[in-house]
Amino acid sequence: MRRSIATVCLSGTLEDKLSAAAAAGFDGVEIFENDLLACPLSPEQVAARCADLGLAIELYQPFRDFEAVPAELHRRNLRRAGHKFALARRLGAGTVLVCSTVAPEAVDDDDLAAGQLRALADLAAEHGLRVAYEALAWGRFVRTWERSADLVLRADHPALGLCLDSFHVLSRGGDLAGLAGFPAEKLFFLQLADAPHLRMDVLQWSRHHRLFPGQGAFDLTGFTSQVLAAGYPGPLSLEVFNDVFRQAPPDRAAVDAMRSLVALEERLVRHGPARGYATPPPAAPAPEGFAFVELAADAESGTAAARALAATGFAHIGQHRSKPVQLWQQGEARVLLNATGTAGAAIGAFAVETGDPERAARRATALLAPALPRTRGTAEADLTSVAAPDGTAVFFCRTGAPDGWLGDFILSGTPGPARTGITAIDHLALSQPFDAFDEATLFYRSLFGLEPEHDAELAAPFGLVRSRAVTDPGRLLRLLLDGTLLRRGAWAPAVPDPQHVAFATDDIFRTARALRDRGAPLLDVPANYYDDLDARLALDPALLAALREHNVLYDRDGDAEYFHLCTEILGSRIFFEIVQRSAGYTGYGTANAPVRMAAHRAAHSRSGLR
Ligand SMILES: O=C(O)c1ccc(O)c(O)c1
Ligand SMILES: [Mg+2]
Repeated sequence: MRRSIATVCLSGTLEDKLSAAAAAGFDGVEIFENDLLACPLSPEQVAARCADLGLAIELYQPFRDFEAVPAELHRRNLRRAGHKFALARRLGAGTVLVCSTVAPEAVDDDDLAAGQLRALADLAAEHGLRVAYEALAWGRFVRTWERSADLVLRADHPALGLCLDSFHVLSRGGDLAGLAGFPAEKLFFLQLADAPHLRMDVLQWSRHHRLFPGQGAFDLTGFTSQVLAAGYPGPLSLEVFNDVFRQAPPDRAAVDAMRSLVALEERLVRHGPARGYATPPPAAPAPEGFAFVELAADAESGTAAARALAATGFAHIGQHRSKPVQLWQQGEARVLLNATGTAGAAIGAFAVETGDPERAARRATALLAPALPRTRGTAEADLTSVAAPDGTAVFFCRTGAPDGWLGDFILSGTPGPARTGITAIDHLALSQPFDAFDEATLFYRSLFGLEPEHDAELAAPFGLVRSRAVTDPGRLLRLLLDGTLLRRGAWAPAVPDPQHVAFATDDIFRTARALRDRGAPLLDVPANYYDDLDARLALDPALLAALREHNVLYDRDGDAEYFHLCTEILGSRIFFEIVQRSAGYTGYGTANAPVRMAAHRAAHSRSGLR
């Protein structure tokens, strides 16, 4: 399949957009009228630039407000169309997109609309062009693909066909069940966009919140496979209007866009008979958990983190052969403490355990994950690492392998028995920069075959926060992504967007007691929180007293329970969480996050650190 992107998806001038699309590997573009109008190049020069870059101009768009108007206006519309058709020819675009009208002069008359569309198609044919007619979800009379298809059939002109746009169909809860009988030769164009479920005006939703496939809630796989099954032969073209992407660096957004198409095509191949797709990426090996998490810390935060690891019952069992990196372990939880971090402490890297790390790395490359230079990684074993959108390095590992990453460490001890009952890393919470949230969802989802769940929005002390987990079906790799709903203001919290590493225990109170005995810097939770728990959940008084005593946060989902407690912030940006899941609890206690954030703020103020 040819892969195309509308210039409206990307930031910059038309030249910037074309270069970015070509660099990301697109075969073609839809040129948006505004981008051309603002461009100093002539249409012929744009065509030449595209040819140099290996980009076909698949579509010129949009032509608006054409059909179903009084005769005098129709004549003026045809004149306007003639100008645009001449322009499309100079560009070498074979197809011009026409949106269903929103004009106040238009009337609800299908015969009139079809007749005028036929006249438009005649004019297009004179220019050697085709017209693709698209139902806008907010069109004056034509809002569904079925009605646009009906007009195309009524007009009955070989130069007039349909443009299907997943957003307009799926935002209205529509489906393509009726597409099967539609003549394939009239399927002119396919535009793809995903979106989150939102309850808002559909035009605003479309103009601000579209996403690349795999980043939102729509079933793009089902939608696209129906269009292909109906015989559509053209390109898969992304058309995403999104406030964040439109101000992101265009090269990066174009890579994000291409990743979405590669991942979509992979799902299409698995969904049905393959037709003309590029070879899909190697399948994702099932994640088996975290091989390690690496904290990058400066001297002060590193000391705080090392002290906290010791107090949490971790044993310092190894030292990297050539780098200032310590290996700490308890149970199957392995933490690397890397003293080369520049400021504060943060999750610098994590490693995903799989049975086939080489395949995982090849998959990441096929999905355009940027490879990191070897020297940035800690390991000397030949580990590939790639950069996640937030800058975190992601490694692919097999801990048990004889030539694996553990061989890079001089071991001075064994982890011994789990001193405080910690068994493994339960999850990592990676706070996302505002601009990286949707990109990160797709990145982690596509690389490891994860699915998003537990989307939440929280009223947190320093602003609204969104939170989303991505996890594999076996729930062995859990990542919690959180970020602000608006770009952060200048009133900054003492602790900006902390990340955390969550360790699993089978006995939260045993672990809590052991941590207290060892002097771990545990976070105090306000009494108000427990009073509210009592009011809401009528917990057994002994349980409530134990939660209160040990500053354990609590969540319940049916019979499933979640117990979690936190350390204070270690240095500047990171804290540890200890969690116990019972009866198959799958969440993250997200509702408790605002209480925890305020408690971190209070602890920070008390400790006199900024
Ligand atoms: O928002 C719009 O106006 C608009 C224009 C062209 C399209 O293809 C589309 O889906 C929306
Ligand atoms: Mg569209």
